[in-house]
Amino acid sequence: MIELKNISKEVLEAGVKIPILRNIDLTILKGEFVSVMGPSGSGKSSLMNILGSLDLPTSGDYLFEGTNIQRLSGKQLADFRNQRLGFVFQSFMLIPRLSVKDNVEVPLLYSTYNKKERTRRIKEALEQVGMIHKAKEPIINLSGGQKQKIAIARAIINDPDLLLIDEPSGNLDADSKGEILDIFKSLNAKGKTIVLVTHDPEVAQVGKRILILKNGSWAQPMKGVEVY
Ligand SMILES: Nc1ncnc2c1ncn2[C@@H]1O[C@H](COP(=O)(O)OP(=O)(O)OP(=O)(O)O)[C@@H](O)[C@H]1O
Repeated sequence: MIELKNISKEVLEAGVKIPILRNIDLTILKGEFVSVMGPSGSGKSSLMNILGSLDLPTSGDYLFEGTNIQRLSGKQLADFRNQRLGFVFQSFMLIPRLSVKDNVEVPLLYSTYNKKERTRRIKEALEQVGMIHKAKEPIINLSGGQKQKIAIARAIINDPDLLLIDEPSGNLDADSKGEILDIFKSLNAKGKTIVLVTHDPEVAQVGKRILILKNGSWAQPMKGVEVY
């Protein structure tokens, strides 16, 4: 179980405190698929940065299966992100000149797996996104949709407890968007816990619960049971 308890985030601008997230509570159970929507500036990225342990809240608690994330040291946080979280970004964040398999292997560089286990994991991750046939291709030769599939393979290679997805289809055509959403559905059907943020209602609909952020607070959800 993942819990945000009374999370607030403020930033200082010219000496003035600006609230970005206001008293956010959120409980995510294992296997859930939660979509977060909201207008530009509502705080979606700030919320994702906190869930991704890339930023700390100003106040409140972030509990990840009982561990208070704010209490982890820098090294523990790096391990936490590497082992427990998977990230998918709008801009893919791949290394263009490396091959598909070398990109997917990046999160394993910190692991102690031997070559055989690495190869097995790369193969399994690429199979899950239907891209095993492109394993040796350089990233620069791929379309946007194919790049996003590789980014998903990289995000799941360590079998993370939580997949964090930020505006996954912003740069994709309609066909690729459908394929990417099908991959998320299938990962969730196999038990992966997912939090996805998006502007796009069609993308949000793949979630089983949709939450709306407005000006840093929760607004009424569009569908699903209202359990924050
Ligand atoms: N470090 C910062 N300093 C000042 N203002 C910030 C900072 N980070 C975020 N903000 C402001 O906080 C608000 C929320 O930003 P955030 O990026 O979380 O929104 P968002 O919902 O993700 O927007 P978008 O959909 O456009 O990406 C915005 O008004 C933004 O300008």
